[in-house]
Amino acid sequence: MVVEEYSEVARHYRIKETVGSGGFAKVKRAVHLPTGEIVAIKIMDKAALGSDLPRVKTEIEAMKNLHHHHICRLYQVIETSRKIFMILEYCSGGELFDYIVQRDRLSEGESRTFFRQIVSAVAYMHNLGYAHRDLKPENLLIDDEQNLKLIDFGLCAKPKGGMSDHLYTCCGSPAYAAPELIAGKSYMGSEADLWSMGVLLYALLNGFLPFDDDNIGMLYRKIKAGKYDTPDWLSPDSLILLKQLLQVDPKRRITVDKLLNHSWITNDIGVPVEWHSKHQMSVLDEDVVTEMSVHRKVSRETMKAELEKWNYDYLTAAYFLLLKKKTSGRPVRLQMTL
Ligand SMILES: [NH3+]CCCOc1cc(-c2cn[nH]c2)ccc1C(=O)Nc1ccccc1
Repeated sequence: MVVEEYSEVARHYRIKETVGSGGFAKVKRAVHLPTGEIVAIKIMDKAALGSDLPRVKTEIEAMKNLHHHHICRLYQVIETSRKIFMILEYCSGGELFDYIVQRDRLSEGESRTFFRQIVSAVAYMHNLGYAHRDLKPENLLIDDEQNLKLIDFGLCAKPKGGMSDHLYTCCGSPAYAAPELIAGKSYMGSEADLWSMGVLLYALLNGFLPFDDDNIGMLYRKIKAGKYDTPDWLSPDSLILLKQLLQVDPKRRITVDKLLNHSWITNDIGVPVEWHSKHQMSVLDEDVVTEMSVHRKVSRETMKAELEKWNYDYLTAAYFLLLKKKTSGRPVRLQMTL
């Protein structure tokens, strides 16, 4: 029964058009009825997921721990007998991939603005012990303030023994995959991410990939050789940074901490990349707690205790979306339907 499947979702959201799909998921735009805020809902059919189900669990657990202004925020998870719904932050500007294609390539200045945001998100992840492992322009969305938001944490890894632990599963998209990863050797997720960031920076500055071939064997050979074209519009500083990122030997590759105040990164801007999250998670916002406790006719203490469970249920969603309204300067008000 479709109604049963969607009842929990339909109670709080009005689902609109599809905004994207990838592999085993369809993503739709939706309205969160109690606040009127726009969200994205990633819908997955458990049966169709098959062996990909662990990837979804990985993504959900990772996103519950990753709170950063350049990482797409998870608001709520709804699981029914047949489906999993992830309620996510909406990014009206679409994929960075399409943004580059529409412009052929970006100027060094615009590439720097975007790349600094990617460095901020990756530095945050690496400092929390996570590696993304599938960094590419298709997984970077643009919000209505031209901010990048990283998505798709289905392949991210948090090695048990911390970031020094080696990973073995070969994954991610071939054109962005590091040489050590496609060589089948054990590799460090963080080092593989830095290689992918090199491919990403190259794509921003040139509008095409450093290593490309229709034949996967040829592609792998090009990646392992680590040789790429250097069009004449690339500045000497850009060439230096690309060389430090696209180092075939992972031990010689630059680390994200060294990137934070790299001369190319700070050029024209003057300040290093700030990677700490702007999202405050430990202290609940008093105005939002007030609105929710009044609306639910419970005491503030009761509402605070409920919210501090971070169940990623409709209360967590209402809290995050009211907070988003407040930071965007809109009234912190709930409609009657909560
Ligand atoms: N390449 C992105 C296609 C659209 O996918 C998304 C869009 C949004 C989005 C759109 N607006 N705001 C957020 C949020 C999440 C995803 C996503 O995780 N897609 C996906 C990743 C891996 C496998 C299958 C699907």
